[in-house]
Amino acid sequence: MLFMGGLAGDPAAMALNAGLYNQIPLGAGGQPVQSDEALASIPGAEMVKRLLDQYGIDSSLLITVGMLLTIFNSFTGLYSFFLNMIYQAMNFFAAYFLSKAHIRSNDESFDYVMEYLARNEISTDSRLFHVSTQQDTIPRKHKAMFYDGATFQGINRPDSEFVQADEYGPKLKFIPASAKKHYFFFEKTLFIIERTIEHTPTHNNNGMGARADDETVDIWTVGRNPVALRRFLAHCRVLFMKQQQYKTVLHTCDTYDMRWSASQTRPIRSLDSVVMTFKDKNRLLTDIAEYLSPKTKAWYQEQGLPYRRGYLFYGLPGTGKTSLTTAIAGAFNLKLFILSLGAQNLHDNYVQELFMSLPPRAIVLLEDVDSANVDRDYGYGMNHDEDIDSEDDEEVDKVLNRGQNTRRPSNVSLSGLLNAIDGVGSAEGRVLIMTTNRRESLDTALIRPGRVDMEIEFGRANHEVLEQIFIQLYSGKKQNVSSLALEAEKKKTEKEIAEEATHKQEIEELAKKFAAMVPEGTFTPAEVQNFLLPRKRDPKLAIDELQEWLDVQLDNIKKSEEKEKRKRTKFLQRRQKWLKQRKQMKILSHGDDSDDESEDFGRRKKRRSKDFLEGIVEEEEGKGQGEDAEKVEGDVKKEGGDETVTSENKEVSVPEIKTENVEGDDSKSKKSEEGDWSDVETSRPASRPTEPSS
Ligand SMILES: Nc1ncnc2c1ncn2[C@@H]1O[C@H](COP(=O)(O)OP(=O)(O)OP(=O)(O)O)[C@@H](O)[C@H]1O
Repeated sequence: MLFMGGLAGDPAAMALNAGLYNQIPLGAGGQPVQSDEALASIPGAEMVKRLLDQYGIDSSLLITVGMLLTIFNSFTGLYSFFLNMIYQAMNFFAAYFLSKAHIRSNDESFDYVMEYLARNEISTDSRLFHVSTQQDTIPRKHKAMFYDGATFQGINRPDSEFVQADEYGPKLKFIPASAKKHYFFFEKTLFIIERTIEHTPTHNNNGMGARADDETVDIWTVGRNPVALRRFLAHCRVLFMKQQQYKTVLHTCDTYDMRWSASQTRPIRSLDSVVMTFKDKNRLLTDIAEYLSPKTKAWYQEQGLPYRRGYLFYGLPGTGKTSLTTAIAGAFNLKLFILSLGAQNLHDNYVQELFMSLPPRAIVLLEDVDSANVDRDYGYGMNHDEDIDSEDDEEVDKVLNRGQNTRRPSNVSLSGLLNAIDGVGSAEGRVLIMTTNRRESLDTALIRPGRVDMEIEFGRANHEVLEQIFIQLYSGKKQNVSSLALEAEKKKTEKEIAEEATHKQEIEELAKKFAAMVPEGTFTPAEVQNFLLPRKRDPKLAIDELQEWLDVQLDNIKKSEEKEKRKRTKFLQRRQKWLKQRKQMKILSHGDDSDDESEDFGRRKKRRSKDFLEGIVEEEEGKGQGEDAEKVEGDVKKEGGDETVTSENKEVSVPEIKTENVEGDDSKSKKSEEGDWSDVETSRPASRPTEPSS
C-alpha cells in the first residue's frame, strides 16, 4: 500500500495514503505519541513488535520506516501532480497557440513528410530507432523512413538514387521510432513531429478481431497561423516529387487491409526498351496520348460520358505485356496500380473499393484476367459440365489447354469485376489495362467496347522485332530514364559521339544477320532475350553460337508439337466415340432421337462429358512422350465395315467411324459424320524446354 505513490494524483490513492496517516495517533500539540503507544493502537502491531524483539530489532524502527515511506509517497504524488499540470498546460497551449497537421499513412502526403525526415536526418541520433535491411519492398508504414549514414551526402542530392547495398549485401536502414516527439527547425521555425502506430480492429477476411496497423503522423508548429505548416508540407511535396520524377511507383493491393499500398519504386522503363511492331506501338501510344490530353477530358465531360479507357493486351507469356504497361506508366507519368484477381482474400466488394479509391491519372493493370471466376469456361464455380458438342475449333483448344490452367481460382465474380470497372462509383480518368494469355476464354461482356477500347496482340517475334531486340541489347543505349543518365548523355565529347555512331552501324548490320537466321514467329521476345543475355558483352559470339542454339530449340519445338498433335488426335478419337455412345444411350433411353429431356439422362450425360474431358487431359499427362496414340482403349469394336458399341448389355450397329491416321500425315485425316476435324491447326504449347545453362 505504501507504494501506491506511483498512482499519485489519483484520488483513490491519496485517500488511502491519508488513511495510513490517520493510523498514527497524535498526542497533545499534534506531536506523535510515544512509539509504544502508537504501535499499541495499530492492530496486529503488538505481534510484529514481539517478533522483532525476539530477533533483537528495535521496534520503533517500524515507525521511522513508515514515516519515511509516507513522506516519499507525498513527494511522488506532488511530482505526478505537477507533471499532470504541465501536461494540461501543454495541451492548452497546443490547442490555442500551435498549428497542427494530422496525416494518415494511406495518404500520399504521408510519404512527402517521411521523405523529408529521412533526407534531413531528423532525429536519426535518437537513442531509440528501428533497424531494417529490407530494400526493395518498402512497407508504406516505414516508407522512406530510412537513410544510410555512409552515403548520406550522395542521397541528399534531390534526385539521386538511394544506395541500398554494398559488396556485402543490403545496407542498414535506420527508422526513427514511433510514439516519440522529434523536434527540428524548418525555415527558422520550430516544428514538432510525432509518428503514432494505431491498432485498429478490422472485420475483413483476416477474421473478426484481427488487427490492422495504421500509422499517422502529427506535425505541430508554434503560432496560430498555419502558413509555416503549409509551407513545410509544400516543400516536402516538391522534394518527394523530384525524387519520384524518374521513377515509376508501383502500387499493389495490400492483402492485409485490402487497400492500395505503394510497394515499390522502379526506374522508369523507356518505351524504346519494349520491342514490338511500330504499327501497334504507334497505334496504342497515339490513343493513350489522345485520351490523356486535357481537351479529351473536357470533351468527355461535355458529352456526359464516363472518362475511362480500357485496353486488352493478350498473347503468349513473355511477349512484353507487363513491360509495356510499366513503360507507359513512366512515359505518361501515371501511377501504376497492379491487381491480380487471384489474390487471396480478394472479393467483389474489395475490388470495387479498390477501383473507387484510384487517383486520377492512374493505370490499373489487371493481370491474367482469364483467371478464375472471370473466366467464362474454366473458372472456379463455372460450368465444367458444359457439353462438348461444339464443332468449334476453339472448343478443342480450350479442352486441350485446360490442364495448363493451374492458376488459383479467384473469388472475384465476373459481375463484381464488371461493376468495379465501370460501376457508378468507379474512378474516372484512369487507364485500365487487362492482360491475358488466353483471350478466347474471356467473357464477351468483359471485353466489350467501352470496357476494352483497343486490343493489342503480343506474339512471337517477327524479323522487325528480332532485329530491334538485338539492337536494344547491344547498342549500349541506357533504357532506364534517370537524371544521372541524362546528365551523362549531355556530357559526351564529339569523339565519343563518333565512336558511338560507328558502333551503332556495326550492331545494326549484325542485327540484320541475326534476324535473318532466326525463323519468324517461332520465339517469344523473352526467349530471344534469354539466349542473348548470357552473351550480352559479345554480339559476335551471339551470332556464332546462334545456329547451335537454334538446332536445340527447334528440335524441342518439334517434339512438343508432336506431343500436342498426339493429344489432339486422341481427343478427336475420344470425341467421336463419346458421340456415338451418347447416341446409343439416347436410343436406349427413349427408343428414338428425341431431345434429352429425361433429367436422369441429362445428369448421366453431364457426368460422362466431364469424365471424358478430364480423362483426355489426364491420360496425356500421365503417359510419356513416346506413347502410341493407337493404344486408346474404348468400347469400339470394328466388325467389317460397321462398328458395334456395347452398351448396357445390348449391341447396336452404328455407321463406321474412321479412326486411322492417328500418328500419320494430317492431310489424310478423316471426315466423320460430325464434320471435318482434320484441318484443325495444331497449337504449340507456350512453354518449352529452355536452353540448358552453360
Ligand atoms: N516485347 C518485348 N520487348 C522487350 N522485352 C521483352 C519483350 N517481351 C518480353 N520481354 C522481356 O521478357 C521478360 C518478360 O516480359 P513480360 O513480363 O513483359 O511478359 P508478359 O507478356 O507480361 O508475360 P506474362 O503473360 O507471363 O505476364 C521481361 O524481362 C521483358 O524484359
